[in-house]
Amino acid sequence: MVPATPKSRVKFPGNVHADKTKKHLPNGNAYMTWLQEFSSSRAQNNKTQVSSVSDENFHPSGFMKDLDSPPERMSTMSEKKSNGRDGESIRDVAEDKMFDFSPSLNNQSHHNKNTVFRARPKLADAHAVLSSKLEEPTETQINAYEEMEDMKPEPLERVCVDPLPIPTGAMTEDKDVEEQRVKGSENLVEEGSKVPLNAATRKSLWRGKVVPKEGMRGRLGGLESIDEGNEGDFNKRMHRKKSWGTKHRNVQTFGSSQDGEHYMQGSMERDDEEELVPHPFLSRVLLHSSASSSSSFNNSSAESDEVFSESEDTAARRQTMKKCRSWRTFLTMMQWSKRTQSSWIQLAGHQGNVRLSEGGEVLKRFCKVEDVCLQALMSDALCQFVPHYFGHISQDGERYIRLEDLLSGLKHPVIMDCKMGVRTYQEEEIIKARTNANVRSDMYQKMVKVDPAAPTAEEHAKRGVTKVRYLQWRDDSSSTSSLGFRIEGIVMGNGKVLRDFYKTHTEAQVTETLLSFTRRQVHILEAYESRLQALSEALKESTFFYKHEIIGSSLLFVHDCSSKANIWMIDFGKTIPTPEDVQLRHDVPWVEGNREDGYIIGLTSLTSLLREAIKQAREQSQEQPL
Ligand SMILES: Nc1ncnc2c1ncn2[C@@H]1O[C@H](COP(=O)(O)OP(=O)(O)OP(=O)(O)O)[C@@H](O)[C@H]1O
Ligand SMILES: O=P(O)(O)O[C@@H]1[C@H](O)[C@H](O)[C@@H](OP(=O)(O)O)[C@H](OP(=O)(O)O)[C@H]1O
Repeated sequence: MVPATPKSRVKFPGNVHADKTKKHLPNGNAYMTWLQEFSSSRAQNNKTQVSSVSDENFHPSGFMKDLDSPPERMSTMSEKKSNGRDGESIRDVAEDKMFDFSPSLNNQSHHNKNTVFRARPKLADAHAVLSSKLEEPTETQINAYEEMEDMKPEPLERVCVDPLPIPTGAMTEDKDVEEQRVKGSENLVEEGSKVPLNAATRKSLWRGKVVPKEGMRGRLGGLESIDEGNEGDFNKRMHRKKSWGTKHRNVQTFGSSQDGEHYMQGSMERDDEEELVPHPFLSRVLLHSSASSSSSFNNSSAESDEVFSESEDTAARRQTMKKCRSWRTFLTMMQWSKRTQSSWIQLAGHQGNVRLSEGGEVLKRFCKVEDVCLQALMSDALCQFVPHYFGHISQDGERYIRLEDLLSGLKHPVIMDCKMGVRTYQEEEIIKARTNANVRSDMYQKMVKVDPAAPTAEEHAKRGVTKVRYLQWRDDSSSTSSLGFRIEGIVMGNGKVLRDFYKTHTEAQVTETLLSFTRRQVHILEAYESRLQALSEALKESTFFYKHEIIGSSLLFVHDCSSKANIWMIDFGKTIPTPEDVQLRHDVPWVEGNREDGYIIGLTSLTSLLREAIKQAREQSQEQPL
C-alpha cells in the first residue's frame, strides 16, 4: 500500500507554478509586475473561490479580441449568405481545406480565419492528406496491435471509464463572466463569453468538425471498445465486421452474429463507409436473453418481419414481440443515455484534473497560468493546434477551464500523449529545491518501483527524493533529456491504457512504440508526420512561441478507426512568458539561466522518428505476402 502522498494533498499544479514564477523572475520589469499582481489576485481568488476574468491584473488584453469566436464566424457566414452566396458551400470549401495540412494552407487559413469557419480539422482524414487508399488492417497489423497489448499488459484498474459528464443544469458559469457580459464591449473576455453556450450554438460551432450524432457514436464506440478489449478477439471482430456489412442509412439497426455478439448500425453512418460496430452492452444483455443468439432486431417493422422464422408458432411470436417491445423501450433509453455515456479518458497528467463535460467540451481544473496561455493562443498562429477555449465555469465551488473535447466524435480513438521539451521542471523549481528541499516519499516510491538502484544511499535512507531530483531522473531515464520529448501514455483502440514508458528512451524503442501505436499503418504515420510539419511551420509564425518557456506541455496524437488523425498541443500549466526582452530559440540545449526548453529539439526528433517508422512500416508491408 502506497502511503498518502503530498501529491494528493497539493493537487493543482497551476497554483504552485504561479507562485514559483513570481518568486524567481527578475524584479523591475513589466512581466514581474504582472505576475506579482496576478499571483496576489490568484491568492485572493483562492480564498474567495470567485473567479476574476475582469481582474485588472489580468494578462495584457487583446487575447480574446481576435478570438475565433463562434458569433464572429457565424455572422460572417450569414453575411455571406445574405449577399446571395450559399453559406453551405462556403462551409464546404472550408471543410475541404480542413483536411489539407500543407503549411501554406495552414498559414493561409490562419490569416483568413475571420472570414470563414476556422479551417481547423477535428481529425484530418489520412486519405485526404495522402490521397492513399484505405487499407483494411492486415493480419500483420492486427498482430502488431495485439503484440503491443501483450507486451504491456495493463492491470484492469487502469482501464478507466470517466465519470458521467456534468449536466448543463448543474453548472453555473462564473459570476464574473456573467458580469462581463453586462459590461462594456471593450472587455475581451466578454467577447468570448458572449457566445450563447447552449447546445444549438455548440452544434453550429462544431459543424464541419463534429456531427453531433457521430460524436455520440464516437464516445459510445470507445465504451464499446473498452469492453471489447477485455474480451479481446480482434481478428474475430474484424471478420464479423466485414460479414455484417449491409448498409442502412438513417435507420438504427441491430443485428447479431451467430454467436450472439450484437452490432449496431445506424443513422450516424458516414456516406463513404460501411461499418458495423460490435455493441458489447447490448451484446451482453441480448446474450443473456432468450431472444439473443439467433435473432435480430430492427426498429422498422418491415425489417422485423425477417426476424421471425415461418415456423414459429403464434404464442412464441407474441412472446417474442413482447420482448421486442421491451427492447424498443430499452433502445430508446439507449439513445437517450448515449448522450451521457462515454469512454472519454484522461490519459496522462494529474488524474481528475481533466473531465468530460457535454456539448463537445472538457473541463480542466482552473490554473491561471494555463488560462492566460490559452487565451493568448486563441489569437496566435498556433490556434489551429490548440483545443478551442470557451472561458471558465464554476461547479461545486471548483473552477474549471472549458476546452474543446479533442476526442469528441471519434470512433475508438487511439491516443498518445507526448510530453515535449528537454526538461519537465522550471528553472524556478531548481532554485526552490536548493533553498527548500522538500522530500517526497511518493516520488521515491515511484522511482524505486521503476529502478530500485536509482536513489542514492542518502535518498534510500530518507526514503524520499526532492521533486526536482525525481523530475530530472524521469527526464534522464526516459527520452526527454536525449530526444527532447517522451511518450507519457497511450490508449489503444480497444481502450487499453499503457502508461509504462518510464524507460522508453532509445530511438529504436520510441520508433517501435510509434509503429505499435499506429499498428504500422503507413497512411496514419504519414498523416502525423504531415501534421508535425504543419506545426513546425506554425511555430515559426507564432509570437506566443518565442515569448514563452514551454515546460511540461504535450502533443496529443489522436487517430481513429476511420483513418483520421490529428495532433494537438495541450497542457500549458507550466508555460510561462519570458521576461520582456527575452526571446527563446527552442532549438538549443538548456543550461540553467537560458530558460530554453528544447521544444524544437523534441519536435525535430519526433518528426525524424516518425519518418523512420514510416520507412519501416513500408518495408514491412512490402515484405508481406499478398
Ligand atoms: N481538450 C482535451 N480533449 C480531450 N482530452 C484531453 C484534453 N485535454 C487533456 N486531455 C486528456 O487529459 C490528459 C491530461 O491533460 P493535461 O496534460 O492537460 O493535464 P495535467 O493534469 O495538467 O497534466 P500534467 O500533470 O502532465 O501537467 C491528456 O493526456 C489527455 O488524455
Ligand atoms: O510522470 P510521473 O512519474 O507521474 O510524475 C509526475 C510528472 O512528472 C508531472 O509532470 C508532475 O507534475 P508537474 O508537471 O505539474 O510538476 C508530477 O508532480 P506532482 O506530483 O508534484 O504533481 C509528477 O508526480
